[in-house]
Amino acid sequence: MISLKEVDAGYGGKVILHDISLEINEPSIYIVLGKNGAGKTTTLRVIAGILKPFKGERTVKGSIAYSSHSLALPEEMIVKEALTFFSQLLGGDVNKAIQMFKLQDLLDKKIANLSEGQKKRVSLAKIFLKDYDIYLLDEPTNALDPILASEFRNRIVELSKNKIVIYTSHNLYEARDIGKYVILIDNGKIVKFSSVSDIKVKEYLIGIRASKDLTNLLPGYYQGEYYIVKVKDPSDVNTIVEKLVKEGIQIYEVKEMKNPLEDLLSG
Ligand SMILES: Nc1ncnc2c1ncn2[C@@H]1O[C@H](COP(=O)(O)OP(=O)(O)OP(=O)(O)O)[C@@H](O)[C@H]1O
Repeated sequence: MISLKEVDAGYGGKVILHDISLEINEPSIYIVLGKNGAGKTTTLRVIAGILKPFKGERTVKGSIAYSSHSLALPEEMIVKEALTFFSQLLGGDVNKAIQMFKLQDLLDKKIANLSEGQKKRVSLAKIFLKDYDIYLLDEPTNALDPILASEFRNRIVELSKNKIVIYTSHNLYEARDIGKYVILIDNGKIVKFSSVSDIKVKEYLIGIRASKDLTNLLPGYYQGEYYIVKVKDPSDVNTIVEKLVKEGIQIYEVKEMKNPLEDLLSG
Protein backbone atom coordinates (compact mmCIF):
# COMPACT_ATOMS: atom_id res chain seq x y z
CA MET A 1 0.00 0.00 0.00
CA ILE A 2 1.28 3.44 -0.92
CA SER A 3 -0.22 6.68 0.27
CA LEU A 4 1.06 10.20 -0.28
CA LYS A 5 -1.03 13.04 1.13
CA GLU A 6 -0.45 16.63 0.05
CA VAL A 7 3.28 16.08 -0.24
CA ASP A 8 5.73 18.83 -1.15
CA ALA A 9 9.26 17.61 -1.77
CA GLY A 10 12.47 18.71 -3.47
CA TYR A 11 16.14 19.37 -2.95
CA GLY A 12 18.00 21.88 -0.81
CA GLY A 13 14.81 23.68 0.17
CA LYS A 14 13.64 24.07 -3.44
CA VAL A 15 10.17 22.61 -3.96
CA ILE A 16 10.03 20.28 -6.98
CA LEU A 17 6.88 18.29 -6.18
CA HIS A 18 3.84 20.37 -5.31
CA ASP A 19 0.97 18.99 -3.30
CA ILE A 20 1.22 15.42 -4.52
CA SER A 21 -1.51 13.02 -3.36
CA LEU A 22 -1.57 9.39 -4.39
CA GLU A 23 -3.29 6.25 -3.12
CA ILE A 24 -2.21 2.88 -4.50
CA ASN A 25 -3.54 -0.40 -3.10
CA GLU A 26 -4.26 -2.65 -6.06
CA PRO A 27 -1.46 -4.87 -7.44
CA SER A 28 -0.92 -3.65 -10.99
CA ILE A 29 1.45 -1.73 -13.26
CA TYR A 30 1.34 2.03 -12.84
CA ILE A 31 3.30 3.87 -15.51
CA VAL A 32 4.62 7.27 -14.50
CA LEU A 33 4.92 9.46 -17.58
CA GLY A 34 6.24 12.97 -17.96
CA LYS A 35 8.77 15.15 -19.72
CA ASN A 36 12.43 15.41 -18.68
CA GLY A 37 12.62 17.09 -15.31
CA ALA A 38 8.88 16.74 -14.62
CA GLY A 39 9.53 15.06 -11.27
CA LYS A 40 9.13 11.32 -11.98
CA THR A 41 12.37 10.24 -10.27
CA THR A 42 11.70 12.61 -7.37
CA THR A 43 8.26 11.02 -6.87
CA LEU A 44 9.83 7.55 -6.84
CA ARG A 45 12.42 8.73 -4.31
CA VAL A 46 9.67 10.02 -2.02
CA ILE A 47 7.75 6.74 -2.28
CA ALA A 48 10.98 4.79 -1.67
CA GLY A 49 11.58 6.83 1.47
CA ILE A 50 14.96 8.11 0.24
CA LEU A 51 13.73 11.70 0.02
CA LYS A 52 11.85 13.08 3.00
CA PRO A 53 8.94 15.36 2.10
CA PHE A 54 9.07 19.03 3.22
CA LYS A 55 5.42 18.70 4.10
CA GLY A 56 2.60 16.17 3.84
CA GLU A 57 2.39 12.54 4.75
CA ARG A 58 3.98 9.42 3.28
CA THR A 59 2.77 5.97 4.31
CA VAL A 60 4.03 2.80 2.68
CA LYS A 61 3.19 -0.71 3.83
CA GLY A 62 5.28 -3.52 2.36
CA SER A 63 8.86 -4.15 1.29
CA ILE A 64 10.23 -2.00 -1.52
CA ALA A 65 12.59 -2.80 -4.38
CA TYR A 66 13.92 0.39 -5.98
CA SER A 67 15.78 0.36 -9.26
CA SER A 68 17.15 3.86 -9.59
CA HIS A 69 18.07 5.84 -12.64
CA SER A 70 21.68 6.07 -11.49
CA LEU A 71 22.65 2.44 -11.25
CA ALA A 72 24.52 2.66 -7.95
CA LEU A 73 26.78 -0.34 -8.52
CA PRO A 74 30.17 -1.08 -6.94
CA GLU A 75 32.26 -0.29 -10.05
CA GLU A 76 35.45 -1.95 -8.77
CA MET A 77 33.86 -5.35 -8.14
CA ILE A 78 33.44 -8.14 -10.65
CA VAL A 79 29.81 -9.05 -11.39
CA LYS A 80 29.89 -12.34 -9.48
CA GLU A 81 31.31 -10.70 -6.34
CA ALA A 82 28.82 -7.86 -6.51
CA LEU A 83 25.79 -10.16 -6.80
CA THR A 84 27.10 -12.38 -3.97
CA PHE A 85 27.64 -9.26 -1.88
CA PHE A 86 24.08 -8.06 -2.55
CA SER A 87 22.62 -11.47 -1.77
CA GLN A 88 24.52 -11.60 1.54
CA LEU A 89 23.21 -8.13 2.33
CA LEU A 90 19.64 -8.55 1.13
CA GLY A 91 19.11 -12.31 0.91
CA GLY A 92 17.94 -14.13 -2.19
CA ASP A 93 19.03 -16.45 -4.93
CA VAL A 94 22.05 -15.32 -6.99
CA ASN A 95 21.69 -18.08 -9.60
CA LYS A 96 18.07 -17.20 -10.31
CA ALA A 97 19.00 -13.54 -10.87
CA ILE A 98 21.97 -14.52 -13.08
CA GLN A 99 19.74 -16.63 -15.31
CA MET A 100 16.95 -14.08 -15.42
CA PHE A 101 19.24 -11.37 -16.78
CA LYS A 102 21.54 -13.67 -18.81
CA LEU A 103 24.62 -12.67 -16.85
CA GLN A 104 26.49 -16.00 -17.17
CA ASP A 105 29.09 -14.60 -19.59
CA LEU A 106 29.66 -11.43 -17.61
CA LEU A 107 30.28 -12.95 -14.19
CA ASP A 108 34.06 -12.46 -14.19
CA LYS A 109 34.00 -8.96 -15.68
CA LYS A 110 34.63 -5.83 -13.66
CA ILE A 111 31.49 -3.69 -13.43
CA ALA A 112 33.40 -0.54 -14.47
CA ASN A 113 34.18 -2.25 -17.82
CA LEU A 114 30.58 -3.18 -18.69
CA SER A 115 28.43 -1.39 -21.24
CA GLU A 116 25.46 0.69 -20.03
CA GLY A 117 23.02 -2.06 -20.96
CA GLN A 118 25.11 -4.70 -19.20
CA LYS A 119 25.29 -2.53 -16.07
CA LYS A 120 21.53 -2.10 -16.22
CA ARG A 121 21.13 -5.90 -16.29
CA VAL A 122 23.31 -6.27 -13.18
CA SER A 123 21.42 -3.50 -11.43
CA LEU A 124 18.04 -5.11 -12.24
CA ALA A 125 19.35 -8.55 -11.20
CA LYS A 126 20.03 -7.04 -7.78
CA ILE A 127 16.35 -6.25 -7.17
CA PHE A 128 15.22 -9.63 -8.52
CA LEU A 129 17.30 -11.60 -6.03
CA LYS A 130 14.22 -11.98 -3.88
CA ASP A 131 10.54 -11.05 -3.71
CA TYR A 132 9.29 -7.64 -2.66
CA ASP A 133 5.77 -6.22 -2.27
CA ILE A 134 6.40 -3.02 -4.21
CA TYR A 135 8.68 -2.47 -7.21
CA LEU A 136 9.76 1.06 -8.10
CA LEU A 137 11.43 0.93 -11.50
CA ASP A 138 12.96 4.08 -12.95
CA GLU A 139 13.16 3.64 -16.73
CA PRO A 140 14.09 -0.03 -16.33
CA THR A 141 14.22 -0.89 -20.04
CA ASN A 142 16.40 2.09 -20.93
CA ALA A 143 19.66 0.74 -22.47
CA LEU A 144 18.38 -2.86 -22.62
CA ASP A 145 18.41 -4.48 -26.05
CA PRO A 146 14.94 -5.04 -27.57
CA ILE A 147 14.81 -8.75 -26.79
CA LEU A 148 15.79 -8.37 -23.15
CA ALA A 149 13.48 -5.35 -22.83
CA SER A 150 10.57 -7.37 -24.15
CA GLU A 151 11.37 -10.35 -21.87
CA PHE A 152 11.65 -7.95 -18.96
CA ARG A 153 8.26 -6.38 -19.72
CA ASN A 154 6.66 -9.84 -19.85
CA ARG A 155 8.16 -10.67 -16.48
CA ILE A 156 6.87 -7.43 -15.01
CA VAL A 157 3.36 -8.12 -16.31
CA GLU A 158 3.49 -11.53 -14.60
CA LEU A 159 4.85 -9.99 -11.41
CA SER A 160 2.14 -7.32 -11.31
CA LYS A 161 -0.59 -9.94 -10.82
CA ASN A 162 0.18 -9.77 -7.10
CA LYS A 163 2.65 -6.88 -6.70
CA ILE A 164 2.47 -3.14 -7.07
CA VAL A 165 4.81 -2.02 -9.86
CA ILE A 166 5.50 1.66 -10.45
CA TYR A 167 7.42 2.15 -13.65
CA THR A 168 8.65 5.41 -15.16
CA SER A 169 8.90 5.73 -18.89
CA HIS A 170 9.05 8.30 -21.66
CA ASN A 171 7.20 6.07 -23.96
CA LEU A 172 3.44 6.04 -24.26
CA TYR A 173 3.63 2.90 -26.39
CA GLU A 174 5.38 1.10 -23.56
CA ALA A 175 2.71 2.45 -21.19
CA ARG A 176 -0.04 1.13 -23.42
CA ASP A 177 1.73 -2.16 -23.85
CA ILE A 178 2.03 -3.11 -20.19
CA GLY A 179 0.43 -0.43 -18.02
CA LYS A 180 -2.99 -0.64 -16.45
CA TYR A 181 -2.81 2.85 -14.98
CA VAL A 182 -1.01 6.00 -16.01
CA ILE A 183 0.22 8.68 -13.66
CA LEU A 184 1.07 11.79 -15.63
CA ILE A 185 3.43 14.26 -13.98
CA ASP A 186 3.97 17.75 -15.30
CA ASN A 187 5.98 20.44 -13.55
CA GLY A 188 6.01 18.59 -10.24
CA LYS A 189 2.26 17.99 -10.16
CA ILE A 190 0.17 14.91 -10.85
CA VAL A 191 -1.99 16.14 -13.71
CA LYS A 192 -3.65 12.82 -14.48
CA PHE A 193 -4.12 9.45 -12.80
CA SER A 194 -6.27 7.26 -14.96
CA SER A 195 -6.71 3.93 -16.56
CA VAL A 196 -4.48 3.49 -19.64
CA SER A 197 -7.57 2.60 -21.64
CA ASP A 198 -9.04 6.05 -20.86
CA ILE A 199 -6.14 7.83 -22.50
CA LYS A 200 -7.10 9.17 -25.85
CA VAL A 201 -4.39 10.09 -28.28
CA LYS A 202 -5.53 12.40 -31.05
CA GLU A 203 -3.30 10.93 -33.73
CA TYR A 204 -0.10 9.06 -34.31
CA LEU A 205 2.45 10.18 -36.91
CA ILE A 206 3.98 7.18 -38.62
CA GLY A 207 6.94 7.40 -41.01
CA ILE A 208 7.30 4.80 -43.75
CA ARG A 209 10.45 4.21 -45.81
CA ALA A 210 9.57 2.18 -48.87
CA SER A 211 10.86 1.15 -52.30
CA LYS A 212 8.38 3.35 -54.21
CA ASP A 213 6.82 6.81 -54.07
CA LEU A 214 3.73 6.48 -51.86
CA THR A 215 2.12 9.83 -52.73
CA ASN A 216 -0.62 8.34 -54.90
CA LEU A 217 -1.29 5.38 -52.64
CA LEU A 218 -1.86 6.93 -49.23
CA PRO A 219 -2.85 10.34 -47.91
CA GLY A 220 0.30 11.82 -46.40
CA TYR A 221 3.44 13.79 -47.15
CA TYR A 222 7.20 13.32 -47.41
CA GLN A 223 9.57 14.40 -44.67
CA GLY A 224 13.04 13.51 -45.91
CA GLU A 225 12.97 9.89 -46.98
CA TYR A 226 9.98 9.09 -44.75
CA TYR A 227 6.41 9.23 -45.99
CA ILE A 228 4.33 10.51 -43.08
CA VAL A 229 0.82 9.18 -42.49
CA LYS A 230 -1.49 10.08 -39.63
CA VAL A 231 -3.38 7.27 -37.94
CA LYS A 232 -5.92 7.27 -35.13
CA ASP A 233 -4.92 3.91 -33.72
CA PRO A 234 -1.56 2.06 -33.82
CA SER A 235 -3.34 -1.03 -35.19
CA ASP A 236 -4.13 0.95 -38.39
CA VAL A 237 -0.44 0.63 -39.24
CA ASN A 238 -0.88 -3.09 -39.92
CA THR A 239 -3.66 -2.38 -42.42
CA ILE A 240 -1.49 0.18 -44.20
CA VAL A 241 1.52 -2.13 -44.35
CA GLU A 242 -0.62 -5.01 -45.68
CA LYS A 243 -2.06 -2.77 -48.38
CA LEU A 244 1.42 -1.64 -49.50
CA VAL A 245 2.80 -5.17 -49.52
CA LYS A 246 -0.15 -6.27 -51.72
CA GLU A 247 0.82 -3.50 -54.15
CA GLY A 248 4.24 -5.16 -54.40
CA ILE A 249 6.02 -2.41 -52.48
CA GLN A 250 8.98 -3.26 -50.31
CA ILE A 251 8.90 -1.65 -46.90
CA TYR A 252 12.29 -0.82 -45.40
CA GLU A 253 11.19 0.78 -42.18
CA VAL A 254 8.10 1.91 -40.26
CA LYS A 255 8.62 4.18 -37.31
CA GLU A 256 6.80 6.47 -34.93
CA MET A 257 7.76 10.05 -35.83
CA LYS A 258 6.48 11.75 -32.69
CA ASN A 259 5.82 10.47 -29.23
CA PRO A 260 2.05 10.91 -28.70
CA LEU A 261 2.90 11.77 -25.11
CA GLU A 262 3.71 15.27 -26.39
CA ASP A 263 0.04 15.76 -27.30
CA LEU A 264 -1.04 14.40 -23.97
CA LEU A 265 1.13 16.85 -22.08
CA SER A 266 0.21 19.80 -24.22
CA GLY A 267 -3.43 19.22 -23.38
N1 LIG B 1 19.70 15.70 -6.51
C1 LIG B 1 19.11 16.80 -6.97
N2 LIG B 1 19.43 18.02 -6.51
C2 LIG B 1 18.83 19.15 -6.96
N3 LIG B 1 17.86 19.15 -7.92
C3 LIG B 1 17.51 17.96 -8.43
C4 LIG B 1 18.10 16.72 -7.98
N4 LIG B 1 17.52 15.70 -8.67
C5 LIG B 1 16.62 16.27 -9.50
N5 LIG B 1 16.60 17.61 -9.36
C6 LIG B 1 15.72 18.55 -10.07
O1 LIG B 1 14.37 18.16 -9.82
C7 LIG B 1 13.58 18.30 -11.00
C8 LIG B 1 12.86 17.00 -11.28
O2 LIG B 1 13.83 15.99 -11.55
P1 LIG B 1 13.44 14.45 -11.72
O3 LIG B 1 14.73 13.71 -11.83
O4 LIG B 1 12.49 14.07 -10.66
O5 LIG B 1 12.69 14.49 -13.12
P2 LIG B 1 12.26 13.29 -14.08
O6 LIG B 1 10.84 13.54 -14.44
O7 LIG B 1 12.59 11.99 -13.47
O8 LIG B 1 13.17 13.60 -15.33
P3 LIG B 1 13.87 12.64 -16.43
O9 LIG B 1 12.80 12.23 -17.36
O10 LIG B 1 14.85 13.57 -17.05
O11 LIG B 1 14.52 11.49 -15.69
C9 LIG B 1 14.53 18.75 -12.11
O12 LIG B 1 14.37 20.14 -12.27
C10 LIG B 1 15.90 18.43 -11.57
O13 LIG B 1 16.83 19.38 -12.04
